[in-house]
Amino acid sequence: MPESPALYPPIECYDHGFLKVTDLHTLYYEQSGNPQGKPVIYLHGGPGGGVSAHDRRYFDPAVYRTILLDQRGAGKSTPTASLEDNTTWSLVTDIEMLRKHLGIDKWVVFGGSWGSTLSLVYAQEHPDRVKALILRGIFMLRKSELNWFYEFGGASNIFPDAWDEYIKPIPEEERGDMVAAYHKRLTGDDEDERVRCAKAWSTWECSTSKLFVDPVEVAKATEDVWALAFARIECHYFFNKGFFKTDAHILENVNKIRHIPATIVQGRYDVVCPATSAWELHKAWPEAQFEFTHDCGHSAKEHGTTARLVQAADEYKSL
Ligand SMILES: CNCC(=O)c1nnc(C(C)(C)C)o1
Repeated sequence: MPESPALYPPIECYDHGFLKVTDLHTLYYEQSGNPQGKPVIYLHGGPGGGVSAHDRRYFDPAVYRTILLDQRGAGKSTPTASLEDNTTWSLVTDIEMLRKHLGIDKWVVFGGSWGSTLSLVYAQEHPDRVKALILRGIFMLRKSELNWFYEFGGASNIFPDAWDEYIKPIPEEERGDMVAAYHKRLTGDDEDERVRCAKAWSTWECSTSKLFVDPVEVAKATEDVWALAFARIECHYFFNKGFFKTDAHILENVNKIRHIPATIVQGRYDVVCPATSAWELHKAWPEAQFEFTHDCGHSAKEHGTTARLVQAADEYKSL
């Protein structure tokens, strides 16, 4: 798939570093664009997906001081794929540590899929630190959302071919709870089984993230190191229900952020995080700008969604 014409040109980061946030975890971050610019933090998906140079390109480098962060265990953060002391709440604390480390008072927060989950939770915990929210492919980590994509009877009806590959590593008798079955193997002692299951789990997500299956995305799922981090960390968070006390935690706390300027962008044909979650968030938060991108699935890289995300970032330059 050719890249979107809406993206800003490729750029290098002008700074990068490693922030030790606990005795165990050290996080990779980088800065690009204008060092004196308006800060924006990009929160990647998964969790466990990690950041890439592509992620710098949603933001005008003349205006934004763009910060990318590899969350615990993801990307270049270490220990790679570590699940120890890796929770939604520890990531919120990490984001605040990074903000203070970089001497930032307030910033625009940008996130898609799990990145939208983390962006929403961070904003609800620290509303005074968020200038605006740009959210894509809304994921609130409710049981219904997990069931739709990772258990029988939901997305499996749209991608039955890819689904058959996803269930292959799991014996029939354990297929009643796929997240638990994968969690047992992704955290087990058998390294070969961990890698095999990580690739199957990641291939299922990468095969369904776009309206038109993208072989480049699917190929990413066969990279052992990336697949292990992505699958282990995702499954760890889902098995633990996002570490939320209640299933609808994010919706229950929307009132804490309804005053914050925000744009919600949702692919109409998003099979990974179907439109119903974005629509429920929109109804609970009518002040936020909301748009379906009519020819898109889950990915931020589909042209309609990319263009709307860049437009949102351009709109918030004036804040
Ligand atoms: C709910 N998990 C999906 C997610 O957050 C995500 N982030 N990146 C991806 C792909 C690599 C599949 C595009 O999915």
